[in-house]
Amino acid sequence: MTQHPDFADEQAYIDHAYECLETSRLAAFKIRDMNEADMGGTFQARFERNAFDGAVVRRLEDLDLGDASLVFGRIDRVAESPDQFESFHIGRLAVADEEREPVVIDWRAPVAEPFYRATGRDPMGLARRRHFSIEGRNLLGIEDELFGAGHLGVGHDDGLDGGSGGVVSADSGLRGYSTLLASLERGRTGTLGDIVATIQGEQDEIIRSPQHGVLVVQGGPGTGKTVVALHRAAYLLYTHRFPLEDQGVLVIGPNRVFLRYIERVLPSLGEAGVEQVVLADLVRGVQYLRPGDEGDDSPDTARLKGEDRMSDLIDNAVADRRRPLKDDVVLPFGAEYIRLRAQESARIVKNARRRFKRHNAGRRYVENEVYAAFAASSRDAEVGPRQIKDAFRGTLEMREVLDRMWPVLTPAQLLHDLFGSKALLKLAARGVMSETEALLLFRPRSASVDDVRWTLADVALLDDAFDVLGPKPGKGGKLDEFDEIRTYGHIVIDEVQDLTPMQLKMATRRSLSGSMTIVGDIAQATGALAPDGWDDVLQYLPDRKPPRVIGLSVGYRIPGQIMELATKVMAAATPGLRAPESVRVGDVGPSIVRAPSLAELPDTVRREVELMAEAIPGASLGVVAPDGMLLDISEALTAAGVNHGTATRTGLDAGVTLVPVSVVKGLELDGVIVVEPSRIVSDIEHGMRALYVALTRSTQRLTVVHADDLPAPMR
Ligand SMILES: Nc1ncnc2c1ncn2[C@@H]1O[C@H](COP(=O)(O)OP(=O)(O)OP(=O)(O)O)[C@@H](O)[C@H]1O
Repeated sequence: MTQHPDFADEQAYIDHAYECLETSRLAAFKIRDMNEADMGGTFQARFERNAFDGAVVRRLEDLDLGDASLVFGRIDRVAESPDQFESFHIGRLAVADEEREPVVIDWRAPVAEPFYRATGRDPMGLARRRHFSIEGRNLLGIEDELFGAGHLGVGHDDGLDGGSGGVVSADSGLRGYSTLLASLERGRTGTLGDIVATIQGEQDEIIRSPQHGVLVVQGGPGTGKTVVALHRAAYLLYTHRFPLEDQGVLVIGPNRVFLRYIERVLPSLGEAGVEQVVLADLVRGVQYLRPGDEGDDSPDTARLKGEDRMSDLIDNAVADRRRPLKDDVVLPFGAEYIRLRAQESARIVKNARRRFKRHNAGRRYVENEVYAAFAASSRDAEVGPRQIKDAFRGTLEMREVLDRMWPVLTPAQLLHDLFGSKALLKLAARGVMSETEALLLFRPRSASVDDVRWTLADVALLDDAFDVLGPKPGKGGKLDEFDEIRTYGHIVIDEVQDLTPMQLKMATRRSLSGSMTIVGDIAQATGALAPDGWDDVLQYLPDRKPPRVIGLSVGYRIPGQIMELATKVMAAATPGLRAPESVRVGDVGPSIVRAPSLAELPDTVRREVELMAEAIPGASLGVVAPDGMLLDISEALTAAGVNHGTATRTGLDAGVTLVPVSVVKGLELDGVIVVEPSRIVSDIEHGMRALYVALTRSTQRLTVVHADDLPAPMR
């Protein structure tokens, strides 16, 4: 192949960019090390430090490009006269030379937008777009697209395969096709990487979409929802650094395996300090059971705990803990008796209810009113609330009065008491659910609230309870171990289709101004309360601004033949939805292998693992199986000396990883072996959708191993 005529010039430019970056980094270190004393008060030194944006200095200090390339493209923009161009090199971050002239433009800057968006129909002022195929500093190839008269925005790649068999066609507007394909065909490392060099037009629209309101990104498996949402977070941080960096950005993922899988994306884009969590991380100070452990919720209980009406039940439960006295309370005080009438206690409780939105905040008021009422009953006109407080505060009698009328409660105490008492449950159920339903929530009381191990469905209930109760007023008004709920300027939720209404409300509570990016796929919804459409989800999210729903239609992960099989399963699981079209055809279609018997299934899996490892050496392989079958498969692999990890312990770091089907959503591997589809379908609610998820995890190869008959859509 002949080399591109600009090859040497571009390589020289790239080298120059790296030199400038190095100079800026050295300057950043110098600025960091400058302290007031060193500056010796010179105006120049102080000026230099102030002139540098702190965030930029930090980014430069932390920067570790690894193998990622600094520069990956270039655009030539038509200047005043049509034969004059301004060119800009696009890269991961902005680099300037010593004269402060830009050398590399940050991919997120407005100038860079046409790099991702220009099309033949709308060239956005471009004459040419150039993609570099590059490894670190070494340029390997150049791919040009020319715009303007006589060109349609396609360059070397107009010879794309026509769109057959669910694979996208040449006019679909893919940009930098060779660079894109090269990046898709690279082996996976076990963690998701960034896509700055090859973001596609439909993805860029999402990434640069305005910050306000809730943005829903719907798309089939492998359309880039996760990676796009993370790039959007990086884009928003760049564009609205002030105030977003202080307000914070929160990313919520479905489980820890997934968090580990995505943990590198934002740092590789130079964004540290974004909090990436699972929901349970947001409610601290209690212990959780692992799913499936003894004491975990039954499916019916878990489903009920996810429903919106649980908030009403919790409201009732709090209201039930505010009780006027049954009888007057009389206490000896000096030479007399003082009295709090039951009627008076009812008035105090009623007033406190009216005044305080959050329960615990009302306690001080109730206390003071109780002291005042006792004082008023004294015959001695000199006695005021102060004297009563001094005499009775902290005494058993007074505590009993106050704890009956208005106990201070933590979320854990409230729910521990509620779930441990059939009487309280039945009482709280009024107007909300039947008593029989409420009793699904009953569980034997633990000796102490500190011993309780909470289930994952409890997380959102504890959070809701906190919202009603508020922090516990401690001595001097300090907060308890339950800190106030922290809010964020932007929230990203991945696999949002699996969140229950109660969980969605948790996210809403943390949103400062209603700005969210939520990504998911209704066809992959396997939760107990799987939504039928986005309205079911949006009703629990902030609605200050109208929500926007944007779809992604191109599948980047899965080769066409595998997608074809998966699409049949999808059509059976969620009729009426469209599956994504794959960007590419794979080398080989999926292979389906029947084990001679159930007993021989693990060994058949072992053999298929070995065959796949031979076929794609060095690849990351996953065995996706019903949770209950993993142990047997692991033993078969061990017996044959096949090293392997388990996703829940090792992430996807090992060459061969066993992945329980319950945590496979969102993950990606080069080769996947799906075990016993019929059992995946029967084990899990919405099992057909779970199977669809399992079948859509691989970038290269798929083998299905079964002993039982295959589910109908796969036959
Ligand atoms: N424009 C792109 N250039 C290169 N790779 C891309 C691009 N878009 C997506 N990909 C790759 O496609 C794969 C799938 O992306 P991602 O995991 O974000 O998809 P998803 O829609 O979240 O899938 P799922 O629904 O299965 O969770 C990833 O490896 C991602 O890097």
